[in-house]
Amino acid sequence: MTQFSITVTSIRERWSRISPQRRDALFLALLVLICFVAIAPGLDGDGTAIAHMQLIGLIAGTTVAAVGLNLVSGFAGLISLGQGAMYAMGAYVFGYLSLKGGLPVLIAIPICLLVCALLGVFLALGAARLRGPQFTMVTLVLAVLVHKVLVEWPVLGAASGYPNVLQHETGLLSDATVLGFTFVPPLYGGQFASVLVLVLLLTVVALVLYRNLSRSAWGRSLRAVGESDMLASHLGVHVFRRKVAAFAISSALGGLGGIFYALLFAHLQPESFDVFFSITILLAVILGGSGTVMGPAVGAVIVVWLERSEALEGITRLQRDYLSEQWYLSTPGIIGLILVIALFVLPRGIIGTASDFVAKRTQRDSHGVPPGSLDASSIAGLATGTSARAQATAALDVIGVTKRFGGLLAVDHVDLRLQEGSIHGVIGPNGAGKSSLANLISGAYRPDDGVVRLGGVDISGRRPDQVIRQGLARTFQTPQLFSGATALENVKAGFADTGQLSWWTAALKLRSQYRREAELEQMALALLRRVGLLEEAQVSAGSLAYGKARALEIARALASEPKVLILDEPAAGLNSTEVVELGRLLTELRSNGLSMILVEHHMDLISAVTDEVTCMAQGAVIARGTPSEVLSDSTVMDVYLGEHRHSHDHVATEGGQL
Ligand SMILES: Nc1ncnc2c1ncn2[C@@H]1O[C@H](COP(=O)(O)OP(=O)(O)OP(=O)(O)O)[C@@H](O)[C@H]1O
Repeated sequence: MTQFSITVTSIRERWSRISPQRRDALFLALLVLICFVAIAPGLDGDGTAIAHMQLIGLIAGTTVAAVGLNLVSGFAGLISLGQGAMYAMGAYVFGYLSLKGGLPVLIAIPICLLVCALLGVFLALGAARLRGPQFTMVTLVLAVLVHKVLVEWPVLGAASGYPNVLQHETGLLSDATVLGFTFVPPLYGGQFASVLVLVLLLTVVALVLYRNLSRSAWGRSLRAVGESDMLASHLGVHVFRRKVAAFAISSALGGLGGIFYALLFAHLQPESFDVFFSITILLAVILGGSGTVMGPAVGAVIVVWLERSEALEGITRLQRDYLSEQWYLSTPGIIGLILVIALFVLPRGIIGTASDFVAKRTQRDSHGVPPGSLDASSIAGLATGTSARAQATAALDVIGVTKRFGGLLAVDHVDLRLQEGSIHGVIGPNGAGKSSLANLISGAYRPDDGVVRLGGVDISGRRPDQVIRQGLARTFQTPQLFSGATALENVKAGFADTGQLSWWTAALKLRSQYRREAELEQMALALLRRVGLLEEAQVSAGSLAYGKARALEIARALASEPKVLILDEPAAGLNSTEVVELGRLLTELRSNGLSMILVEHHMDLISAVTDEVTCMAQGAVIARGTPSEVLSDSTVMDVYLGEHRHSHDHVATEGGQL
């Protein structure tokens, strides 16, 4: 077993040493090879071969539809049952435009993709603000509606039987000649393979663009949306726009699958596009690995092959021969059973489980080295000379900010001035309004009253993605990380590219993108080193200890190069050594000019690192001044430490000693 794990590790290490350009070229070569292997048995052109090629085409169509669905359901976390409807749209629009209407294939295809993308935008405008079951229901209604229309709308041919789009045969040969090269000869004219060549060519292009997109900063932004809208917004992502774009691309890919179907089957009937087909596409995503880049493609190959091949008929025959003539599972039943078992055994899908396995092996082998030993010297030592660094200018000005939740005044006309290059502590008992104040500054809440100025610019009421672009980043009371991604990927998500990279730049992945990704990787590693997590760069964030998860969140916040950083209880859950490390990091960041608001219950940390402190109670400011002034203020003692005041000189607080 050890030998095996070392092999896994060394393969992975060798793979990571290959340059990204080479890796992408290898991926492309692998796709082309798979296509050749798939198409080879069909090259003789007889009847059996056509059935084989239709199977390959169907797999290709379901694959592109499934990876498209993965963008929305796997990455953005919106489970859609509407992908079959997009597939049907693609098939019918293409059928009517090209196969029936005679529009050249290479013109009809982009028009179809555009129509499907617009349908996706339309759906997103209505549904993208929904989450969970409500969203899924809307997409289910779409799938049912499209199927109903296909079945019952006479124009589509239901009155006269199914619309067979090849009834009016058109001369595809002349229409599809591009630069003297014929892409699509007549469907049943003996060169059926070249239809498949077009289909596979488009599949390869779609998969390469999709892979580029999902592995880019754009893809990271979509994963952030899947984690939580709030987190994505605080990483600079315009959440709604990003969802709409994801829908458009996903729907176009669904439509492309339908185009393949129309090209290869040349006969459309509504039954092929019922809601169960949508479920099949979703199953392909889940079985292959929802949220993994290539899992859905693997899932699509397996699901379609199982459904269409005769492999399962033997099992049905065996049941009938040896068990019962009446009670046996036919192909759909066996597929259902296999899928249910697979979902229980491999909840992260085939590729998700495999990559978790590889990651675990690699971590076990490459992190035998203990993390750099931490110097747990007294936290009090950090206080030396801190306040001298504070400058006179304000990095952040909060003036009379107020927030009500119904009858509750959570933040009551709060003023706070954060001097440049200083740390301003915000303390107060539970429910005092500290996190609400942080949310008002970062844009998570809109103030009912008051003004927030960042470097002199009024940012009150702006969305978090706008605020972060002005130079304000934050961490959360409970660390918000992408638990399935590595520490390195988490930090990369913090760079401004996450919110700003356009999808087409990401999909095309020109040379500049390779350079930029390499730069981001180096900068992310430098940030990990800074917070003491370099050794954990390839460890998944979900398996990090609490203290390290908090440090990782700080590294990610620093990636946006903020002028002001808000830390919401960064010491909560840390052991004393980790608190010392945190204090050291904060003072180091301050000496580099970063201004910070430190919302904290840990009084030792507050008195050691802050330059000024504001104490809140019941939404209002009750004291402000230097740490020693505020921590010895009698009002503060009363409201914050209450009953302990008279019984102790040194009162134990939640996080430390005062
Ligand atoms: N979104 C919300 N909707 C309704 N009430 C809220 C909301 N956010 C905060 N509150 C309420 O506002 C008050 C202040 O909460 P807040 O979380 O800001 O306090 P806090 O000082 O950060 O407390 P803690 O130290 O426990 O985190 C609480 O009474 C809380 O229940």
